[in-house]
Amino acid sequence: MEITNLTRRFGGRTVVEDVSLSVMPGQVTCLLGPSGCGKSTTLRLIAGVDTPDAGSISVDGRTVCDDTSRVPPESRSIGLMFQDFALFPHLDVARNVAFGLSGPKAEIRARVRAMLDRVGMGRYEKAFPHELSGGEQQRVALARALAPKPRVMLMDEPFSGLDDRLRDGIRDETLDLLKEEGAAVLLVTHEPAEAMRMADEIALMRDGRIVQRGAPYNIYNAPHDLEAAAFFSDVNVVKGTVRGALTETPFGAFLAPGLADGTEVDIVFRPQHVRIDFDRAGRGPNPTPEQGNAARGVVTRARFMGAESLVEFRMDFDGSVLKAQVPSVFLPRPGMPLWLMVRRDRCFVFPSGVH
Ligand SMILES: Nc1ncnc2c1ncn2[C@@H]1O[C@H](COP(=O)(O)OP(=O)(O)OP(=O)(O)O)[C@@H](O)[C@H]1O
Repeated sequence: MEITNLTRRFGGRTVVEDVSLSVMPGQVTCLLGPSGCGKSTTLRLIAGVDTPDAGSISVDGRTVCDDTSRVPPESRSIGLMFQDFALFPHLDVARNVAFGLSGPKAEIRARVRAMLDRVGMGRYEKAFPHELSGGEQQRVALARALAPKPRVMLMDEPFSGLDDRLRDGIRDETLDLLKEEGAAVLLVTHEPAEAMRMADEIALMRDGRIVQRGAPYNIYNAPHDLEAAAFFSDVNVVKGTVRGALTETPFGAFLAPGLADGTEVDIVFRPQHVRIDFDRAGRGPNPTPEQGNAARGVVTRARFMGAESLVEFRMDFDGSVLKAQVPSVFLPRPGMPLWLMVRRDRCFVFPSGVH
């Protein structure tokens, strides 16, 4: 599926702006972003239940929507699985799955049976939706969406109604089935963990625009800006000023290539990339090339989180608060002075206040 420069305005407000995306067969792309950024509107435009002000959409090389033509939703070869796109309550499971299918009766019956077996719901053909659990209903909804062999599958927060333990299993099963069927999948979510688990590619959306696209690993490890970094985890920010393409901080100097002298920058790093070390009569560990200088802070809070501890420090150098996520064998007491070092290859330098 190919989307080019899709734009949608409501009143004077642009809700989707110049969105371009392509999704290949067997690939899952996650449209990820905070509530209200325009994800669902984008999906509705692709599905054909809303019309863009500009832009085009094509499926399998066939234009289904542009300035001059518009194929109706049911002829776009697009499957839908929306959070509020419930099963038909008055139809049993088999009829729900058969709903979008046409052709000889025997073929429809065989396809329904194959899809239900595939999602582990073969025994529930005659059951009605209200007799099923949330997870079971979700499986039937997936079978129904995939039964007509859509070339594209659109999913809007499809797992949000399920409890945590059930969700992980159903996500994995769904992913396996989607890959097997070879549909191009566009999945909307506001949860970074879900996007990282499901996506081959993440398109990060903000204020109607796609701000960054890439594999989950790349988006997480090379975010476009502070906001993109902070969307995936807590982050620490240390302020600095550029002098000669470098910025000096209590953690050592950081490269700031391409930034003019005097530019204010944020040095950004995640709590899991902070190392802590003991205070030895007011002295810390020696600097290393990998971790730079150590800076001293005093523990203000420490929480045991199972495998890790989350420790907050008030830093001696400016009184700011930094967070470290460390193995839970460390659970320091508040008031304890400790030294912090930062994995330099996991730090990002961004001009302050620029998006
Ligand atoms: N038909 C409409 N008329 C006017 N404004 C609309 C319409 N549909 C959506 N909007 C507005 O467009 C913005 C984006 O909505 P959208 O549902 O696409 O966001 P979203 O990223 O999917 O959010 P969420 O994750 O909360 O569903 C919102 O501010 C919403 O109020």
